[in-house]
Amino acid sequence: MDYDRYDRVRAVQWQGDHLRLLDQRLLPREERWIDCSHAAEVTRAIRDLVVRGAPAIGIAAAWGVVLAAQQGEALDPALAMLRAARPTAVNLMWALDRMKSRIAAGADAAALAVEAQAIQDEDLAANRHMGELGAALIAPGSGVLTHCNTGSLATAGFGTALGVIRAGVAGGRIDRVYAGETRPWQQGARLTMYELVRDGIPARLIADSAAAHLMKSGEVQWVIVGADRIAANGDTANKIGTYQLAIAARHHGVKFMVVAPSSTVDMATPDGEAIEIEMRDPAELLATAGQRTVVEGAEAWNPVFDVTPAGLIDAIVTERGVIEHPNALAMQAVFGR
Ligand SMILES: CSC[C@H]1O[C@H](OP(=O)(O)O)[C@H](O)[C@@H]1O
Repeated sequence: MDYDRYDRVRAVQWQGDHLRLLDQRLLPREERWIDCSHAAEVTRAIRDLVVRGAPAIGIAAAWGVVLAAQQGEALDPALAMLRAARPTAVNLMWALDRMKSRIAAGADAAALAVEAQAIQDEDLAANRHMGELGAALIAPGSGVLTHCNTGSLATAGFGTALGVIRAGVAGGRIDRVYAGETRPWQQGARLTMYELVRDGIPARLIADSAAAHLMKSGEVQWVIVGADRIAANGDTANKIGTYQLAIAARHHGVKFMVVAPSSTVDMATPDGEAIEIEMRDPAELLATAGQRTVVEGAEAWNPVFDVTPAGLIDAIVTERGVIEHPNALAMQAVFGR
């Protein structure tokens, strides 16, 4: 497939002595870049969602460790600080563990940069492979609904769920693309639509609350989402709202696909109950674009991920292959332990 035609955004760019991040808080209004020269700046960028998306925050954190080494900072506190930036996406911990084992083996800043680049390159390759694997599951002429942003902005490039959609459109399997706006941060409205429009892929935005009605209409045959952590039994944590999409999909006979690299699989977490769900500032719900929209004095509850039980998932696609009807045994066969 013509990757240059479909995938041109690179939100995480290593510049040799600093990390350049596309500020996703400002998209699509403005394309502003932020330069980070210290691990603390990368930590802040991850925590404040300058860079977001499970694989992308792992990659950024790996570069944060390189910066700490270049600056002669103590590496253990830098690793701990980066690790604490966000709790749910296991790619962050996975990338830092990879960097930690290189440090333990005596790697200097240059060797750590090689490892960070490998993490980034492997993610892009995994996404392209998953795109082909996932698209092959989709019958020609299908419609799909996706949630949040799982594209180039959320990864090293091409995307996970959005990668499958790119490959499915390019291969003539997907005729209709719908994206949920993904309240409250609006990753779907602001970021997924930005990527799809740049690619020239026709897509329609829906309000999150229109999803079940869309499924009932027969316009979509698959819901395709990414993941932040997949437990050993296949339970999957992803952006808040994913669980209700899976329930509605099962009710309407719409298939449900999770697409994520193996760095998102956490075989040390037995099931979804054990996944920590990030709680964010209620202000994200009470205001839009910095403008208070809810009456003063009102309170809000703002969990930003939920867990979809494995039983509601038809296929988990990783670069290691497709697991249909995931369960603990099937996961173990692919990922061991
Ligand atoms: C392929 S990215 C996975 C994941 O990251 C998103 O969360 P956030 O925007 O809060 O970092 C979302 O859950 C995506 O599905």
